[in-house]
Order: sequence, then C-alpha cells, then structure tokens
Amino acid sequence: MTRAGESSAEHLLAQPAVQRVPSGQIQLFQRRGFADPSLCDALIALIDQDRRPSTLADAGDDHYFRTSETCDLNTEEDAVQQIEAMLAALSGIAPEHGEPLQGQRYDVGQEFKPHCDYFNPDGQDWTKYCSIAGQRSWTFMVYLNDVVAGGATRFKCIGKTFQPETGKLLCWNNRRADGSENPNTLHHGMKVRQGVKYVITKWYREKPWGW
Ligand SMILES: O=C(O)CCC(=O)C(=O)O
Ligand SMILES: [Fe+2]
Repeated sequence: MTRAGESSAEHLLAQPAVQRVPSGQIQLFQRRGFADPSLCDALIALIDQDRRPSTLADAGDDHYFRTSETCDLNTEEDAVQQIEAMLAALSGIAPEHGEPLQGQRYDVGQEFKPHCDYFNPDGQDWTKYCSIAGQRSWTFMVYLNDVVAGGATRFKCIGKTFQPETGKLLCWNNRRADGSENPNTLHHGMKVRQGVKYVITKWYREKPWGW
C-alpha cells in the first residue's frame, strides 16, 4: 500500500513498457512512446500560445539558473485532459495530489541548471509553497519533441543522461523510502544547442493541492 500522493515501483513496473534505471540511489523510470506524436504536437501548440518567462522558488541571484519559458496548461483543452488522464493512470496517484500541469519551452542556449524538484524545508519559500500541499513527492515529465542538438536531462549523481525524444516519459521519486528528500535526484535540463525543446512537467504533492 502506497501513501497518499505517492507512486511506487511495483505499480509503475506493472504498466506497459516502463523501465527502471538500475540504481540503488534513486527510484527513476522511463517509458518510451508514452504520448503519441499528435498529442505531443497539440501540447506544443498550447505551450507556444501562452508562454511566459519561467520562475523559481527560493530564487537566488543567478538570473540565468532557469532561462526557459513556462506555460500553465489550460485544463479545458482536450489535449491537456488526455495527458492528465494518462498520467493519473500511469502514476496511480489521485489527481487531487497533482499541481497544475506545466509546459516548458527552451530555445537555443536556454537551460534549467542542476536542481532538485523538492522544496528546501529550511528555505524562505517553504511556507509559501508547501504549507497546504506539503512536499513534492514525485515528478513526471514528458519530452514533446526530438531536439536537433543538446537539451538532454542529466542526473549527475547517478551518471545518467536522457536524450529528448518525442513522447518519452521520465518519472522519479523525489524522496527516499523513509520519506526524506533524496539529493541524488539532482538533475540538469542542459542547454539546447540547436532547435527548440518542449516538455511537460507534472509534480505531485504529499497532500491534496487544494486549488
Ligand atoms: O527540461 C528538463 O530536461 C528538465 C526540467 C526540469 O527539471 C523541471 O522542470 O523541473
Ligand atoms: Fe526539475
């Protein structure tokens, strides 16, 4: 039995084509061909319509830390409802625990420097972002296109790099089995060298999101 807001290796590996990265340091999975190309194209069109500069919690002085653009995807769109339902089925996590689905767009030279998706319990933004919904539990992201060059996602602590590929999903547990934040989840959305990169990200919380 998994806790509320949590997926599990057992559940994920029971889904078609899900592969676990062999590592004792992190629960990390990929599923190639999760979203078909027409769904990816529909999501890209929505991101292009509505993008704005990305922001960061606990933003320091490095204005080049996350240089991509972000889009809060409109839940009334068919493509958004479709991918949300697919993510709920794959993750096994009740949709109330999900943050609103986000799209990210990276142009040439843009990146998201190495970071973890969980919030720092000692950080100044903890109360603002976590007092209602609690910590981020799992991350699910889907690459929406093939990138000409660059744009890979690198997990430095485990020496594993994923290339963008249309419809490929990655997901990982941001915490360890004992519930503590797992620093081995450190990852870097590397600079796009040629072309444009689009992804969607779905973050889940330990408690219902609430709004
Ligand atoms: O774009 C990537 O490869 C990583 C994105 C990411 O880490 C995030 O949105 O939290
Ligand atoms: Fe991230």
